[in-house]
Amino acid sequence: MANSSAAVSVRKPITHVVFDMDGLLLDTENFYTQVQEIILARYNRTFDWNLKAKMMGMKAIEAARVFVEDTGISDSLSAEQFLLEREEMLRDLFPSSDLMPGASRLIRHLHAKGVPFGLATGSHRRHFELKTHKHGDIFSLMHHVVLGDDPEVKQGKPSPDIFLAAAKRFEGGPVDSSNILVFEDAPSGVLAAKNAGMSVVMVPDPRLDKSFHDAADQVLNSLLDFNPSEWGLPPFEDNRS
Ligand SMILES: O=P(O)(O)OC[C@H](O)CO
Ligand SMILES: [Mg+2]
Repeated sequence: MANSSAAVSVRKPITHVVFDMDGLLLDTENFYTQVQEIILARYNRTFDWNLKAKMMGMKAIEAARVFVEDTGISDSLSAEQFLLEREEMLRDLFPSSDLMPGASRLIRHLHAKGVPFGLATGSHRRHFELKTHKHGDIFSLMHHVVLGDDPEVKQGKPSPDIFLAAAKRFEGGPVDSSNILVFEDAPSGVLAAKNAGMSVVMVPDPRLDKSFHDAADQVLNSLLDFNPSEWGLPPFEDNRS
């Protein structure tokens, strides 16, 4: 059950961290929303947060299938056609992706303290490169990156595949899941991390229905509110928390 503070007494110590990317480190979820609203408007339909909650965090083709099925447009637009239609718009938007508040501070802090961390994103390689174009300084600090089109990721989130692959690739891995803390924004991502046996801090968009918070171990409004000490990680040395 989600809590504003972590019940550290029953937890194994956190030694490793895995970050989600879209909507957690990078403010890219709004780009997807914008483009999907434009496409649905052509079919006189509107995009809503129930559908958004299902799609976010998934691999592109899996999210595309949900999109055309749930909106009832699959007879007019296949999942593959939908991906082609949105691609040009996304390609123009992704290079302007900004970091979410607190992302740089937390990553630089963990790096400075020698806490190993990696990335597990449903994004495929081409989109990853476009989105992180401006942020090489931050993403180069990741010990490793597992992408949605990685051969080991047979199924996207909420399958645990991507987080189990991330656990394997740390130095001396696999790291025991109970020692890994995941940061996620999406319902499917939180479930994937729990399915992998990991602890999860969720930083959801405020428009997401609060019922999705329940699966996370901790829910924060912003990465700026994260208190490493609650998880046995080295504390920040600035005054922000
Ligand atoms: O949230 P991520 O980083 O797993 O990305 C997944 C999709 O590409 C966007 O929802
Ligand atoms: Mg995400």
